[in-house]
Amino acid sequence: MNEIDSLEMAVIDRNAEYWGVEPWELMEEAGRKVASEIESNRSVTLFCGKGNNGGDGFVAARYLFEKECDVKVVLVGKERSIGTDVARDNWLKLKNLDVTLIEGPRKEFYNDLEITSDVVVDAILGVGIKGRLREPVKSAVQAINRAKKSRIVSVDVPTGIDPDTGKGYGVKSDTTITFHKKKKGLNKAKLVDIGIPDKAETHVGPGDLFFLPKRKENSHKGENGRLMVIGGEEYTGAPALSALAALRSGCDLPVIYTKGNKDTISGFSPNLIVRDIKSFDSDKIYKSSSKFDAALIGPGLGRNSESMEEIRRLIDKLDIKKVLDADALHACKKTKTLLRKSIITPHSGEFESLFGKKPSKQLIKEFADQYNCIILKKGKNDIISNGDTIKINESGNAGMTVGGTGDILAGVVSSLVARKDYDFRLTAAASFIVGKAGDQIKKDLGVDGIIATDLLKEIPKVRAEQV
Ligand SMILES: NC(=O)C1=CN([C@@H]2O[C@H](COP(=O)(O)OP(=O)(O)OC[C@H]3O[C@@H](n4cnc5c(N)ncnc54)[C@H](O)[C@@H]3O)[C@@H](O)[C@H]2O)[C@H](O)CC1
Ligand SMILES: [K+]
Repeated sequence: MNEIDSLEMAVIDRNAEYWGVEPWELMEEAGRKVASEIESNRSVTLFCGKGNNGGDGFVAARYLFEKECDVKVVLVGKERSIGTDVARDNWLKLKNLDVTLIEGPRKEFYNDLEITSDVVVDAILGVGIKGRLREPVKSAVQAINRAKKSRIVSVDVPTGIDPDTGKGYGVKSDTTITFHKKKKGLNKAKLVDIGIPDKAETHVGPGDLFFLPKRKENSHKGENGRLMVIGGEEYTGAPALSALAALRSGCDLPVIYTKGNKDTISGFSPNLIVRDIKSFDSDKIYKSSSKFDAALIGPGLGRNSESMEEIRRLIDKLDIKKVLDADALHACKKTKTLLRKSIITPHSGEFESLFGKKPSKQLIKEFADQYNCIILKKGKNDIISNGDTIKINESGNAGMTVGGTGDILAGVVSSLVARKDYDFRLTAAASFIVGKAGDQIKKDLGVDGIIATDLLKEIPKVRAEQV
């Protein structure tokens, strides 16, 4: 079972909510599972923090009260500092029960605290810990570690242990009840299911947008990704759509390189920078590439045999991160080693033509592994794989089969590569963004009559709305 870190947990939580499982349901199950680890009629002191780890503790206290335990809850802070609604709701439920509730905001309270209960529950900090322990949490942890006669049960992560490193001064638990997936640094842990739906991990959701790059506040032009868009020999609109989509996805310097159509393409929009080249395998492209972070090769390329040769040499020699789309994939048909370390975005027909087999989840994963690339196979549901993991994207709708949406998707994928990295989760996030943009348009226009350019303005809104 691979361990996961706090960001991954936050992604799963957000996606669980998106797929219909509310945070309060997860917390209720988390607390119930903790309580079920403790026998009835015992005396239990629960130390609860201000976040959702504390919320789990409040729920556990309620279930322990119902098991006729002698329950005392110590809030390591003040009631008004409880940081989330779902935790506060569970604190308020306790106030209606015959449970001793103590607020302990000051470290002095813990310095001479004698804990005599049979069991101590450590629900102070979980995966939300940031940095070294601050007071009064630190003194509370020391008080718990002095309770030698008590059985110490930690919730999710022993308070003080950083789940991303497994290190830190923390509670010396007898056991840790950890949720959904193991975290680093847990010895004597029991892994319990708290009802997170599989889709929270198998499908792309708004949580995956947590991986997106943040725009640097005081950044200069070009610091938020510089992208070469190479194509446009046959279809002039395609590279324009890709470059505009990259701009709408936060890349601030996409430059189109095309053969013979510079004026036509730059005429589409004042936002476009277009350079003319004599060959796709030209020194001009290689020299310029040192000023770019990534290249999208393929939009509107066509299949001119001389250009196909040039494109093969370009893919082989260009040493920046690459996204290959449309007829750039056709160029790689006979030499699939050219796909190595690239992101490719075929639709089903292009996949079959490239690999000689109809796409399936398993085959997408196998070919991504075999050719060491990331495959985003477009379809009713996009399927994304890096050869190790598969993610499915359900966002999007039938109105998006119109021409040009593939160029838009390639532009968003490429902008994230240019801005951040060649990354499986970012590729999946791009698929989710474009699909959600299409779903937003569908609300306004219905499925008939969506055109690719409609998507552009919706792209930045998806991130703003979903995260
Ligand atoms: N999907 C799940 O597994 C669920 C897990 N749940 C529980 O929620 C916590 C994570 O909750 P979160 O609110 O994000 O963070 P924490 O409660 O762990 O901590 C935040 C809290 O702690 C304070 N804090 C942070 N760092 C420090 C520090 N170094 N010193 C002192 N105080 C610190 C911060 O100010 C906040 O107040 C997870 O572990 C599970 O237990 C949910 O119940 C449901 C889903
Ligand atoms: K804890």
